[in-house]
Amino acid sequence: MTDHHPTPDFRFRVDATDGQARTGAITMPRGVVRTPAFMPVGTAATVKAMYADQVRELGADIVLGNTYHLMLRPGAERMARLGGLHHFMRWDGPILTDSGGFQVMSLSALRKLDADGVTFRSHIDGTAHRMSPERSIEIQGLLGSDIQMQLDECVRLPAPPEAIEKAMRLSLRWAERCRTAFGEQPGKAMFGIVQGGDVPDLRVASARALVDLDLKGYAIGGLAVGEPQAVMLAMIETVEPHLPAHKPRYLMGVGTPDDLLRSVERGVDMFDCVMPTRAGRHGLAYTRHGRINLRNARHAEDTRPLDEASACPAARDYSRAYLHHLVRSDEILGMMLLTWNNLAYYQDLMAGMRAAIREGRFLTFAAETRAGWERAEA
Ligand SMILES: O=c1[nH]cnc2cc3nc(NCc4cccs4)[nH]c3cc12
Repeated sequence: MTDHHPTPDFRFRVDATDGQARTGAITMPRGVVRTPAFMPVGTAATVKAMYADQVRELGADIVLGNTYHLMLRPGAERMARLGGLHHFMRWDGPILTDSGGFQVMSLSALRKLDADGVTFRSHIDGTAHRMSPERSIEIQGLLGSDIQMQLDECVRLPAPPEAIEKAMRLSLRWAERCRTAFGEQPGKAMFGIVQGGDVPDLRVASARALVDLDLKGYAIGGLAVGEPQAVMLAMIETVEPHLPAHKPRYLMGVGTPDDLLRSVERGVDMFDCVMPTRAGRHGLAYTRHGRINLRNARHAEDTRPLDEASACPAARDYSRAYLHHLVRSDEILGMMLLTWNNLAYYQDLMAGMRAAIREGRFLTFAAETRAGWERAEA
């Protein structure tokens, strides 16, 4: 097995493969990330409705921080004065931060994108801000991020090929500028982001140009933006052969449990998605029996837990009737328990995939997992 002790540098090892699927670990000074890995989203320095200790105990090795939110509140320089994001939120493991660009374009007001960056007004207080590749890397450094993402331009699909190409080429120029701004930070990494929409030739051109920059890892961006799952999977298959096998692949914003199975099968190592946490706050439980909407009246007198076989107290110790009551009553505990259950289920799914790949039975594991979902009511 790999040496899983934290190391002074950033190192990725593949321990086993099963078809295109891989399992291994990223070792960094702040800890080890077992792959394939799911990163809970910790938008405003908190994984919503969770204590940091709970997130660790349910099996997460790394969490994601959103640069856009944190630069606006509490502010990047202020976060640095307060000792950085890890200390601030009491998470001592690795943190990956996004560049902020995606959320600037989807959340901020009056945003204007040009060749040098993006100008926007805060959705919180309307103040004006400027995000360039250099400033994004500077902010991520001030936050204390272990894995920093390049600033890129993500085009929503469907889109004209010319727009997709323009955004892909801008993202490549920004990757070079981020690479220069990042410099040499031992133990930390900067990942490039493959763009190119749903156009295979543009996807390949983007991947090859990024690989020439010899980065520590590669994200696949521009997906999970409304395209059918088949298109997303086709783009992963298009890009995968052009990414180095000995470096991590991170599929941004993905996804449902089925997305995770099908993407790991195609060679993806890292994921982040708001699905488990957001769904938990809306009364939806992800379980090995499938997705269960606890608002539904059918649960009102169901004394069974969500999953008596789970190690997670939220899944094992509370009746569906109680969870239904909490959700219908809009009680905070309902959000807490369902978020806890959902993140635990996602981590159990990742752990199951890692073991299945090690034992050469990934496709059987995937089929059995999907079969289990059929038994749930909607
Ligand atoms: O190309 C990207 N670049 C940088 N960040 C991203 C984040 C992303 N998140 C999703 N999907 C999940 C979503 C969350 C909110 C709206 S879509 N797709 C994504 C694509 C990108």
